[in-house]
Amino acid sequence: MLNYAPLYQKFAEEGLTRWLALVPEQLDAGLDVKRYADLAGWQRVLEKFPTVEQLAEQGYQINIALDQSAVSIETTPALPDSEQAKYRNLFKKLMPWRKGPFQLHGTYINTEWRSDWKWDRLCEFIAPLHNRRILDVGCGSGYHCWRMAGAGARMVVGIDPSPRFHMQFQLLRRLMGLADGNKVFHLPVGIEDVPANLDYFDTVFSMGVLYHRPSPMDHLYQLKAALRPGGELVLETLVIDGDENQVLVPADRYAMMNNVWFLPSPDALVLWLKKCGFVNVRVVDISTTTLDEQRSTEWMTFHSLVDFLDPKDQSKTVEGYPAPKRAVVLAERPYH
Ligand SMILES: Nc1ncnc2c1ncn2[C@@H]1O[C@H](C[S@+](CC[C@H]([NH3+])C(=O)[O-])CC(=O)[O-])[C@@H](O)[C@H]1O
Repeated sequence: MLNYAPLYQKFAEEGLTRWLALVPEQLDAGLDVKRYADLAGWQRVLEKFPTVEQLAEQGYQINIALDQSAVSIETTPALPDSEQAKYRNLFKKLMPWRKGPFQLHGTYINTEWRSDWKWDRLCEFIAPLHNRRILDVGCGSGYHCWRMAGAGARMVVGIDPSPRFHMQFQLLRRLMGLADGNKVFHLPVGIEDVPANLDYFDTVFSMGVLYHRPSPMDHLYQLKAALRPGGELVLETLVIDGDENQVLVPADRYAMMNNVWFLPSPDALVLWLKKCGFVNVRVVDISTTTLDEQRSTEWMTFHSLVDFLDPKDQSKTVEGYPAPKRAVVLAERPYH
C-alpha cells in the first residue's frame, strides 16, 4: 500500500493546512484506477521491492546519495547478483524513465534526459536551498526534488499529473525509507490544483512547463501566488532568439509535441515576469539542448530529440522552427 501518512503529518506540521484539506480528494482523482488502468500493475511492481526495514532485518545498510548526478540508493554489502537482476527487470516495468539518472540497487537507470545537467546549470545561481520549503511544478519522476533535498531543503513538494511519474517517485520513496524520504513529497496533480494565494513557498521551480500552458501570464501569476513575499521563482522554459517582443506560437506541433503554446525570447520572458510583478528578474543560463542531453536509451525506447530535428539541418525542428533552446530565469516575489 502507498503510505501517505507522512505527507499528511508533514503538511500539518508545516502549516500547509489549506492544501492538506484537498489532498484526499486530489489523490483519489489523480490515482483513479478507472481512469488509469495501469496503476494496479505498477502498484504490484512496487510491492515486489523490499522495504528498508526488511533489508535492515537481513543485515543490509542503506546508503542514499542525493548530492551527485545519479540519485543513488545502494546497500552495504551489495545485494546478490540474482536480486539485482530481479530488481532491474522490475524497474523496467515502470518504463519509460524520462528524468534522471538514478542508481538503484545495482542498476543504473540511464533516463531519456540528463536532468543532472539542467541542475548543474542552475544550482550555483539560485538562493541556497538550505532549510527552504520548495514547490517543484511539473516535477516528472521527482529527480530534481531529490536533488533539492540533497541541497538541504526543509520540505519539497513535487507535483505532476502523470500517475506513472507518481509511481516512479513512490518507488524511490519505498527504497529510501522514511528517514530520508520524509521531507520530499509528490502529488499527482497539476498547477491548477494548487490552492490559490498560498503565499507560502520559499522557492518555486517551474521547469519545462510554461510552454505547455495556453495562458503563460496566468501560469506566472499562479507561481507568484504560491511563493511567500521575498521567495524565489526558478523558471526554465523553451525560448527563441529575438528581442523583448518576439514570441513563437507554433501553428501546430513544435518538435513533434502537440501541446506547445508560447516560446518567448529570453528578453520577452523577462518582460513578462516584470509585468506580472516579479522583481530582480535575471536570465542565468541559455543553452541549446544537445543530442547527448535528451536521447532514447534502453530505459526510454520511444523517439527522442534526434527524431524531432530536421535530419538535414539539426538547427531546426522537423516543422522548420528553431531547434529547442532553453533559458533559466530567476525572479523574486516582492515584499509589497
Ligand atoms: N498542468 C500541469 N501542471 C503541472 N505539471 C504538468 C502539467 N501538465 C503537464 N505537466 C508535467 O510537466 C512536465 C514537463 S517535463 C519537465 C520535467 C522537469 N520539471 C524537468 O525540468 O526536467 C517537460 C520537459 O521535458 O522539459 C511533465 O512531467 C508533465 O507531466
